[in-house]
Amino acid sequence: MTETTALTAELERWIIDQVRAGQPPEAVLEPLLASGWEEQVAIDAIERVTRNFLEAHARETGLPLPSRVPAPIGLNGSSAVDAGDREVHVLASMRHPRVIVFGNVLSHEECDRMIELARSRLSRSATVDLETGGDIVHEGRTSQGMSFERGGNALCRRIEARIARLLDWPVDHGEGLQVLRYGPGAEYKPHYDYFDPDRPGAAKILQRGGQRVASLVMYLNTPRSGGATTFPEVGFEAAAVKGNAVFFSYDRPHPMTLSLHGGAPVTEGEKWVATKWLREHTHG
Ligand SMILES: O=C(O)CCC(=O)C(=O)O
Ligand SMILES: [Fe+2]
Repeated sequence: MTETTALTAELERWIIDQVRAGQPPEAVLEPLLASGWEEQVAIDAIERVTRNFLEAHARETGLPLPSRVPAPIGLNGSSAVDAGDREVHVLASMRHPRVIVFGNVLSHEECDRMIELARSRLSRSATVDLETGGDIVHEGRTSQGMSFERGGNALCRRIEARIARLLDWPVDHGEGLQVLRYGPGAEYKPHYDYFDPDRPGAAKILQRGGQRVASLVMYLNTPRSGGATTFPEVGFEAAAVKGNAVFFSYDRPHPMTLSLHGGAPVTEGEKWVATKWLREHTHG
């Protein structure tokens, strides 16, 4: 028994080969279980080998090291997730980039109320200026927006608690909700949500909560036409449907995450979203 369940150099190489070939975790785990490994011991061994390999690879290639990210569901699991006060549906899921489309995240009443609370406080959307760490108006972003303080009102608190449960990521690791309104023709050109660590203003932003590691874009209405959230590098788009949300994570601030995404132009009607960004650490 001890012989079959030892983590030999040969077994380590085999695990790494599987990971490099893009095998799903189950395909790596199964043969270990079949040869007598206890499940948790095998999972820990695979995780350790994979992490060591990725870290060594990152160091050699000068890539940023991967961070832990919210991982709300596995692949081919249940189509429903218990988010505490609500059952959220899993509608679609992609491994790389890691994208999950959720249904039933917000009730229609919550969507309407969110819009109502945000409407009078909108201004032309700004983006974080990585030169200075302040805010700037960006031409690729023709929406209007506003941000709530985290926990700033009862509705935000309720939604934030639900998101924390859904994503298994602490409330205090999240930024306040940001609401955007796109009128006809408005869009948000493809961009990354993480902060480019090489830009001069980044250090100041990263001091408070570390990197962004995931985003949850919740649709507060259904535009009559257009307004999908697109991932142009992989030709994927999530339709904007009231109450649904698209989640995506990026384990390092690097294009290799394929997390480039945008809000496609609204071709008819308007589009409202609320975005939650998740940080590595406490965003105090
Ligand atoms: O409006 C969308 O679909 C995307 C919004 C977005 O990318 C963001 O808020 O960072
Ligand atoms: Fe974004």
